[in-house]
Amino acid sequence: MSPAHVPPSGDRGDRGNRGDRGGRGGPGGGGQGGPGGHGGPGGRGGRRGAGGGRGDGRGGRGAGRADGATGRTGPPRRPQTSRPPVDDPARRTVLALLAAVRDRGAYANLVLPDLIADAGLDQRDAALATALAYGTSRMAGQLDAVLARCSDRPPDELDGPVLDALRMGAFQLLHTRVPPHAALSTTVDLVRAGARPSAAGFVNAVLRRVSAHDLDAWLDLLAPPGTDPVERLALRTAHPRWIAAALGDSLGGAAAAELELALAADNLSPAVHLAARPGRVDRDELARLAGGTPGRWAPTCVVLGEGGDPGRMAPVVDGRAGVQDEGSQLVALALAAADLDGGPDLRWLDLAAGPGGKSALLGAIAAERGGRLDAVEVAPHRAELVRRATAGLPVTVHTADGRDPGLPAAGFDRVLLDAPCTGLGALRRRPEARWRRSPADVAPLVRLQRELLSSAARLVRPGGVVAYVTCSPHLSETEGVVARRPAGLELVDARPLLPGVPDLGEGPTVQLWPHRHGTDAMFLAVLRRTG
Ligand SMILES: C[S@@+](CC[C@H](N)C(=O)[O-])C[C@H]1O[C@@H](n2cnc3c(N)ncnc32)[C@H](O)[C@@H]1O
Repeated sequence: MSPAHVPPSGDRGDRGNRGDRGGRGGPGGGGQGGPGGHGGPGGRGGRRGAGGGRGDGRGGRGAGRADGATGRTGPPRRPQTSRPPVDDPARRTVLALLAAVRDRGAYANLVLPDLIADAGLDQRDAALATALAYGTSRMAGQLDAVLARCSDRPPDELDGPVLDALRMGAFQLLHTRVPPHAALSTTVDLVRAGARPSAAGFVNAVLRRVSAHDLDAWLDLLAPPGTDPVERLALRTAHPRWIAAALGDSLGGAAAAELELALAADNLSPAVHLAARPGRVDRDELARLAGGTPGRWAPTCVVLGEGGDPGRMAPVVDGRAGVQDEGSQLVALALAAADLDGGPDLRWLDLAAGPGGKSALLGAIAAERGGRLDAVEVAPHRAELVRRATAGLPVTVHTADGRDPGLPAAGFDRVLLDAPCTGLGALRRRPEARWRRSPADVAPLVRLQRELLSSAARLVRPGGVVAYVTCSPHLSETEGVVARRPAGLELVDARPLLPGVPDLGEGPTVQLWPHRHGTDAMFLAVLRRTG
């Protein structure tokens, strides 16, 4: 059993909502089919009693000593097989997860459930592993800033497994109530028993330095009063500065306190939301079946309580409902509710559909109205997820580039463009994502968004509507794209299309926020073709 079990940050594990914007393709709408989940947390046998070691600082060389313990090279002093396994399956699982994220570009929320299952963790250890894995991944940049002050080697020059162990140890020291001696000794023992045993002394020495201050003291040291306020907030909430600045810009110069709330919301795991598909299950019936409660805003939304695996719930398995953030439901419902300027209302289009959460919701509504939906997705495996998510609905899936999908010009009454984007509005779902993205990602995505919007403008008929949606509040991807929209698209006030939802700003576009609405930070612009 782990020596201390104190989940730090309200993580409740990954019970869903990965489906809408990434997930493995379960019944809730699938996802990106990220890297496979078998990194191997190490052997299951060979347990040797509780605690797993002394962690008493033995062998601790100076933190700055540039010997084999710290460097990228240098063979282990003893063969790895001579080390007894450490009985700490939760933390071994965390290290396996961090290695998979670092080495293979894995998504933590997709890989961790398999690692937990492979390790055979009981509920308590699974909760500990989830809290440490997600917390360490989210806080990585902040932890690195502290570690850099405790070692003469910059974090990015350390061996990957050594850095993983240091981050996991530092996270426990600074963000949890795990007793410092346990945080330190468990980490050092795992290093000693792992692929870099010679690094154990170095890790011990660095973590001892980390433990010299609590988090607030470190933050004051790293960003003393007088430091640029965005920089301070970014460090305090563990975000790259450019992301903190982008969210601040989108909040329109709101008070720093609101930016702090927005950033802090990225560090909390979201509640799981289900979408009741109209015509298939009533929202109250779904709430009863799932043991949830009605959502706050969307008439289709059910919020799940703690416990349970939504992917195994009968209404999700049989397609009556899907796992889908309430914000995603709201923007899809807004498109369905927008007024057309005359003409028919039977041919709907989703121009960037994978993994299919919104296609399924729109397909169900179109079916109720006697219409149908075409869904376009460029990535074949994601197109397959759309087919699965929309099975039984009047939806035709096309594996094609939305910029030129080979569909009739002016052939659609309603078009959804839920554009590929940086995903800065869904950082709470992807613990490591904020550290993977870079400002250089924005311009190519904006180019693609504009090209897709031009295509949407060609495909919608005069009098028809386009919903331009992103799961990013970055102004270049939202207002910037809308401001340079193709001629012939007029902006419609989107706010009345989200009845009852407060704090939607000045319009005509809508920006949702986790800290205001409890949804992902979805952006919506509704555009009508005029001629
Ligand atoms: C934000 S996701 C859509 C999420 C989806 N609406 C849902 O609710 O499940 C954007 C999708 O666009 C796809 N995509 C990227 N470039 C595309 C293109 N040129 N044409 C069509 N789809 C594209 C991506 O593969 C991704 O699946």
